[in-house]
Amino acid sequence: MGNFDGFHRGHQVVVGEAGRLARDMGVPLAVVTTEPHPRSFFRPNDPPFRLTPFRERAWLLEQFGVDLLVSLPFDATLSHFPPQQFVTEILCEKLGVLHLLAGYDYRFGAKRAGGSDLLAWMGKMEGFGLSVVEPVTFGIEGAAGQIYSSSLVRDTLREGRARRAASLLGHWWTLSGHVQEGDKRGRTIGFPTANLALEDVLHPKFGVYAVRVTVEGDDAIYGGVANLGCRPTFDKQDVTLETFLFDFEGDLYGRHIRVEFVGFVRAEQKFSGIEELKAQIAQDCQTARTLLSDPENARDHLPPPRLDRYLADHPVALAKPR
Ligand SMILES: Cc1cc2nc3c(=O)[nH]c(=O)nc-3n(C[C@H](O)[C@H](O)[C@H](O)COP(=O)(O)O)c2cc1C
Ligand SMILES: Nc1ncnc2c1ncn2[C@@H]1O[C@H](COP(=O)(O)OP(=O)(O)O)[C@@H](O)[C@H]1O
Repeated sequence: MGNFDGFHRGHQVVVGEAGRLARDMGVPLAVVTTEPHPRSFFRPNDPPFRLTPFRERAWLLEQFGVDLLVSLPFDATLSHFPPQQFVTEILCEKLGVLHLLAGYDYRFGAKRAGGSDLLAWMGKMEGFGLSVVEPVTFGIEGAAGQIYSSSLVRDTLREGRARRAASLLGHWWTLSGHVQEGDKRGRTIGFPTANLALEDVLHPKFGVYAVRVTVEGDDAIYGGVANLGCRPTFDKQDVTLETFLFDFEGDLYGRHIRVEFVGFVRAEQKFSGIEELKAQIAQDCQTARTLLSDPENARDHLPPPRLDRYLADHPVALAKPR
């Protein structure tokens, strides 16, 4: 159970352990989550914070061996569910749960009143088992560990640090969606761009990124360069992701694409004219190609962050006792 936003290494440990248990017990592995995220329900006017669009999250969970994704509509009714009723009616009666896994900080039910103590107690009454997964940290023996969390990934992306976000997640941070029509200007400047709207998704630092792109129904992974922002040169306001795919020709309108953020190239700028923008995009392509040619960046699975680098940026973490 949980929201698994971003599906970082902590979540992966929970799902991995749940998978082993499910196999031992010979039962399916299900993930119970809610849509929208409760925070969007309670604070609809907050800026978007979601790390993973629904379809991307479903895809990631499938990669990690999840058999069933149970997505409960989070509405006024569910928000008022007392935790005991949630367990009895939804987990036991509707889903027939045999064993539950929850992260150490998992809270649920009205006013977030339920936690692992309640789950353990209800498990004894209703006859299901419970495993609580301790925080997963990266660190070195004898020093303070840093806990993997979605908030840490968000902060990292707001700083534009795509590679660092990927090392926290274990995979590249990815935006996906169906390609939309834009102003048809890209092709006239020699860089057609497949456009995705950023609906209800965290806005990372605006700027240009080196990306890897996959297109539904096509096995290739294309390198590319993408501008994420509101295109101040053209006095636009809406935030979009516009991706130029290297070594690709074809029609992408309406196709579902996944764009993986590999590295930050530069911040978004307002240019004085098209020629200046064109010259800069040509340079961006060079930078992105160089970044993408690094074998470290050709991986699908990323190694965990190096704590020494983390501590260099966050010296206060050094002082914390274990
Ligand atoms: C690599 C790249 C970098 C870009 N950088 C900027 C930028 O810094 N500022 C800006 O206003 N537009 C920038 N653009 C342009 C827009 O993102 C967009 O591609 C252009 O307005 C064409 O829009 P269209 O797809 O709607 O035709 C960049 C485009 C690319 C491909
Ligand atoms: N290498 C490529 N990278 C991105 N899009 C391409 C490429 N080659 C062809 N296209 C097509 O061109 C479209 C983008 O062209 P563009 O002139 O920017 O139009 P729009 O403003 O509608 O996005 C894409 O949606 C896709 O269908």
